[in-house]
Amino acid sequence: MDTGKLLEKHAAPWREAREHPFVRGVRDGALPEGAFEAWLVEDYLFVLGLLGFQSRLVPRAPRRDQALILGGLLALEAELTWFERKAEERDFSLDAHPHPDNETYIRFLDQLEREPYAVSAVALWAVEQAYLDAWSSASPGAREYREFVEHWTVPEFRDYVGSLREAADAALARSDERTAHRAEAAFLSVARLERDFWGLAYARVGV
Ligand SMILES: Cc1ncc(CO)c(N)n1
Repeated sequence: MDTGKLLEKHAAPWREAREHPFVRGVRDGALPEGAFEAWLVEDYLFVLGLLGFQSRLVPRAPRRDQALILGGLLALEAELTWFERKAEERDFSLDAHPHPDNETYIRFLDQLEREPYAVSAVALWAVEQAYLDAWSSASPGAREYREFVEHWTVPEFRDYVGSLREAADAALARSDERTAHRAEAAFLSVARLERDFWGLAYARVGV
């Protein structure tokens, strides 16, 4: 089992994680009023949760993956600052509680702490790959969202996702069958959670 096989075997749910009406709306500009901002608030809160999960992954990672995971953490922290700036520019508040579906996603990440490292490594890669794939498919994006599409498709992010994939593959190569099976289940969960996350854009705007 490797990441290529996961993408191949589960091509349909993986596609659903990126082919969401919200992503199409970012591409063509047809999003209901307030939907993009509502989604940004949820994503800000998700990144906070991801920061927690990823920070606790550092001591569990093999030595050679620690710098990668720490580098990703620094990028997440910078990302939070970026969200805060965008919220100021666009005049909306980030002071909110996560939607229950967002909480479910963060709880899913938190419970991975009880799984072998390989399962967490595959999940972390899938979280970021799904995001990169979706924003890439929205490219170049409608004018009002273009800076976001560009921000989430930069070469540095692509490289980071590629390195996470290598780390996941290396961990899978060292895994027994049971762990590989659990990693596959985690991959599928991420695909579904990512798909559902786009829907949070509509949760607060009443459409
Ligand atoms: C929902 C979601 N998935 C992945 C990422 C990548 O950090 C993000 N910011 N939000």
